[in-house]
Amino acid sequence: MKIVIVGTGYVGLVSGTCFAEMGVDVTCVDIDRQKIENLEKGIIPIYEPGLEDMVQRNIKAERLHFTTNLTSVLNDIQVIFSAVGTPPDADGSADLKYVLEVARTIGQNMQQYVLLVTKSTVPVGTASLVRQTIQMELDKRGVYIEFDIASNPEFLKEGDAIKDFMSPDRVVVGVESEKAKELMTKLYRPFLLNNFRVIFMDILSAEMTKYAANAMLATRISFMNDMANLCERVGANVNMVRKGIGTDQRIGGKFLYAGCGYGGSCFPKDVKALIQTADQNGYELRVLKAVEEVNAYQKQVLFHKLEKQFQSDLSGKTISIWGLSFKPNTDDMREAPSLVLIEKLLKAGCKVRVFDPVAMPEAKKIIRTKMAELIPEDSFNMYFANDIYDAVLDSDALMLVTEWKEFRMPTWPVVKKAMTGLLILDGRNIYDENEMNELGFNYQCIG
Ligand SMILES: NC(=O)c1ccc[n+]([C@@H]2O[C@H](COP(=O)([O-])OP(=O)(O)OC[C@H]3O[C@@H](n4cnc5c(N)ncnc54)[C@H](O)[C@@H]3O)[C@@H](O)[C@H]2O)c1
Ligand SMILES: O=c1ccn([C@@H]2O[C@H](COP(=O)(O)OP(=O)(O)O[C@H]3O[C@H](CO)[C@@H](O)[C@H](O)[C@H]3O)[C@@H](O)[C@H]2O)c(=O)[nH]1
Repeated sequence: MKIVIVGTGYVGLVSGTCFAEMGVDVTCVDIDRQKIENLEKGIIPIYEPGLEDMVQRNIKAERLHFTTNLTSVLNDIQVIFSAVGTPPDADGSADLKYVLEVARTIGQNMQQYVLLVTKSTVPVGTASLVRQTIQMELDKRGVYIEFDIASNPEFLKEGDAIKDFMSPDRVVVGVESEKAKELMTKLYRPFLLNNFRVIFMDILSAEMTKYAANAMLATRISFMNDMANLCERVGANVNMVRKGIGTDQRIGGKFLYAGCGYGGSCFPKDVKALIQTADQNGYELRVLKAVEEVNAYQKQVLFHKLEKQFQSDLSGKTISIWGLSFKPNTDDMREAPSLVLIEKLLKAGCKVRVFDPVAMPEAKKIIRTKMAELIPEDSFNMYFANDIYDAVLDSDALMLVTEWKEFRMPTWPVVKKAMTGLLILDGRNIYDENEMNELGFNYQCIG
């Protein structure tokens, strides 16, 4: 079977490569010429464990191809996946210009039946816009060509993308014709050996399912962060509370980790977009508004702890940060809690020393652009360190913001010797409080 995937970002590249791994002949299309030229050589634009090897293997097997020209491959296939970006508009709603551009190109150039499957996260009702856009282009051409649309939202997580795509808990597919259902069944059949279900439903419900899933997960995190902040005030331990409630099967143990807030390209954007969808439909999503509010507060919690420790006198203090990406195993810096902290520290007059095992180049680019006015050229207030020990040199406090594996068991005596102060703020609750106290640190975590 041959398919086309339009948009070769996290979702498009992972989906395309995984389908190719299962024997499907896949052509990935992107408008970014540089990206496609690199991919043709097997160089991938993102950090995602295991992906580069798999891309190279499937290029070699001639099952994975790349092009910038959608029209050139349009009439050789029946199924097109659209996995282009849906970034937030100024008001938080999803910008559909890339999604509709793909539909337009298809309508303008298709010569035979196609099934257009939207994999991007799109607001409920988008499929009708996609259908109308294709139909309008066909009408302009004065031709009748049958086509179908479907919704197949993606639930993969960055850093675990291949495993999540190959063995998901479920695949959700919204269809409105038997033919579309048959094509999607055929395409996902090889994956079913990995023991999951394809859940077919109507398109509106499929679109809504994606937002509801992310909203529920974000809600769990904000709920636990709220609980953690209360635990601190009453003397309880949120890790114990997490274990205590997570063993109730109705609650479940996943996504209950308190920390310094959720980031990434999905939760913040999708929670905002769902709130907008509700507003546009005359309904207020009060729970989700609170989820956002709690998360904005939580991204600053480590800073508040620092202020409290130094009686708000932070000017001239050297503060180290371990971990910059929004979560481990990715170089993605979008909405990363580290960015909020760095900006607050620089504004308070601190010297900031940071280290991340993978995200340093991406972080440097963003920090130097977004915070340029806070980092004058002749100042030394922002230092991108070479390793974890270099990062803590002469520092008054260390903040652990992203729980990369290499931060889990540092040689603490070396850290202690390098630091001037003893304050360790653990934003992901990965260290043992007793051990840290025995080592002589002033250790504080979340909740
Ligand atoms: N990143 C994730 O973990 C994740 C997971 C699930 C769902 N999603 C959703 O999937 C969608 C894609 O996300 P992403 O992170 O892969 O985005 P991305 O920004 O990494 O990639 C999108 C790609 O689409 C390309 N593109 C834009 N317009 C195009 C066009 N007309 N023709 C061809 N290519 C075009 C861009 O050049 C870019 O390479 C979004 O809706 C996102 O919300 C993302
Ligand atoms: O218990 C937890 C779990 C996660 N996080 C934070 O939540 C954010 C998002 O983490 P994660 O969900 O693992 O990463 P994403 O790659 O953003 O994946 C989410 O967003 C994707 C895009 O929509 C969806 O496909 C995935 O199912 C959904 O988990 C990160 O900042 C994490 O640190 C917590 O604070 N506590």
